[in-house]
Amino acid sequence: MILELDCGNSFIKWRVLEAGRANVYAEGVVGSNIALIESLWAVPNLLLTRCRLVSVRALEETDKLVETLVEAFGVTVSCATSAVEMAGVHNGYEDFQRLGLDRWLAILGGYKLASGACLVLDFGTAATADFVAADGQHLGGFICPGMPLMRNQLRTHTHKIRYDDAAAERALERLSPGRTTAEAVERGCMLMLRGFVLTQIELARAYWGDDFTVFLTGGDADLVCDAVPQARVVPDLVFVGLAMACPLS
Ligand SMILES: Nc1ncnc2c1ncn2[C@@H]1O[C@H](COP(=O)(O)OP(=O)(O)OP(=O)(O)O)[C@@H](O)[C@H]1O
Ligand SMILES: CC(C)(CO)[C@@H](O)C(=O)NCCC(=O)O
Ligand SMILES: [K+]
Repeated sequence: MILELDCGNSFIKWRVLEAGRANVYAEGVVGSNIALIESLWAVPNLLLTRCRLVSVRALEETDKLVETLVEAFGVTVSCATSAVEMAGVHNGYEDFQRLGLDRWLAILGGYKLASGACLVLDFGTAATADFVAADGQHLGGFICPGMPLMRNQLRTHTHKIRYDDAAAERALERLSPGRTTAEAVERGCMLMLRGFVLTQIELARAYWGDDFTVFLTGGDADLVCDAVPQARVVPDLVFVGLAMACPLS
């Protein structure tokens, strides 16, 4: 079995694949290395042979996770690294190593699935947009705070913005002007995200007309998918790219 890990800034997304099979044997989202190991121990008949991983965390933190996995499961771990070019995609950053690896993998996955120009939108801790032209040239992208950061900044930097998770969830059932603090903040942040999305799509249109595919991924993709009916929601887009960047020999 193969363990795949996407280590974001807030959460680790993991899944286990059976060698040679397409279906997912087990999967989850955890908040720490310890929680990851515990979740994996709870998977029935787990027999890991290989592991591939992408991380946007600090090197020391990633190294520690790799060490923990080697100790707990005796697996070989292969980590995705930056590249100037891969699978027909050319990294558009001035310094290719500065482009977040999760973005790079999502771009590789998107370009493969689209077989043409694509706009990749990822909604996690940060919200990101990346543009890949039909010839595989990555034009660059945009980064802004995602839903968790926007809402936490408001909570942290004001005295009177306070509400619980249940109120936050209820608030997003509609998008009319908020009549409670929870509604006003949650809906306001949601509209910021949607505005971000619509602006990216306008830009993609200016470049490519109607000839491009929009991909939505990341834990908060559901928050914006209504705003872009033409988009393909691909929750595992980073994993698609991960398999391309770390093929198992
Ligand atoms: N099962 C889940 N566990 C935790 N968060 C989830 C889950 N499902 C959806 N989410 C949402 O996903 C968001 C986090 O997104 P995601 O996991 O893609 O990114 P991240 O790891 O926090 O950050 P990034 O990958 O951008 O560095 C949270 O705001 C949360 O609302
Ligand atoms: C933008 C995030 C945080 C999104 O997860 C990640 O891709 C990252 O840390 N990127 C490095 C900075 C950059 O991509 O320019
Ligand atoms: K991500």
